Amino acid sequence: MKSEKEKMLAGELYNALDPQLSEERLQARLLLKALNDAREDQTEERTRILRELIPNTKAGLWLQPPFYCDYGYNIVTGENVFFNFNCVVLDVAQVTIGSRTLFGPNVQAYTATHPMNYKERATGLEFAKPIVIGEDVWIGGSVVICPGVTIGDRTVIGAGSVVTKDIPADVFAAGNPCRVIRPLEQ
Ligand SMILES: CC(=O)SCCNC(=O)CCNC(=O)[C@H](O)C(C)(C)COP(=O)(O)OP(=O)(O)OC[C@H]1O[C@@H](n2cnc3c(N)ncnc32)[C@H](O)[C@@H]1OP(=O)(O)O
Repeated sequence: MKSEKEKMLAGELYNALDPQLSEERLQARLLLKALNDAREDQTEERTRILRELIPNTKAGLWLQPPFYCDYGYNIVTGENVFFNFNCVVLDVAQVTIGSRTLFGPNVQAYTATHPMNYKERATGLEFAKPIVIGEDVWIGGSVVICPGVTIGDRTVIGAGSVVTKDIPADVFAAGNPCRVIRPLEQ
């Protein structure tokens, strides 16, 4: 029989109150508290906590605290990814981020979702869909990225957008819902 964690990672309905998952979220929250409380000049301490919290990352991941996520290990980044202040990544499913991608302040990436039917929702079971963000992407401030979305390489997402569907590579897209505004010459 599958564990609740296996179901969660497979995108199936799962129970988030499962003891193993609850413990993993607790450990992540303790690391986040330490990260967010570290002083600006405690660079080595921040780097150490960040490596423990987000182990699946290449060199140069940096973020301006505060930062929030559910598990940390479901965030997979290339090199030199940057998050500005106050970003939230609900990494219930995997969130893949390509090298040199930049996040403005208050960006929120949600893999977590609930059944639309209220009776199913009332069971407490939920599920998640992965998010994929390409290389050299710039996500403007206060963008919300919805579950299951893919954003292509080198694309720019305008500030305040709500990205509900996939956005291709090499475009400027913006708005709620986020739509392609124009191609970008590279
Ligand atoms: C990593 C960091 O920390 S970043 C720091 C935070 N900074 C930001 O978040 C800034 C984000 N910047 C933006 O959102 C800017 O709008 C940009 C840079 C993406 C685009 O700027 P421009 O190239 O000047 O946009 P451009 O003039 O081509 O706009 C084209 C159309 O898109 C619209 N548009 C531009 N940005 C947005 C937006 N965020 N939301 C909705 N529509 C937008 C414009 O109003 C324009 O519409 P129109 O043709 O009807 O007049």
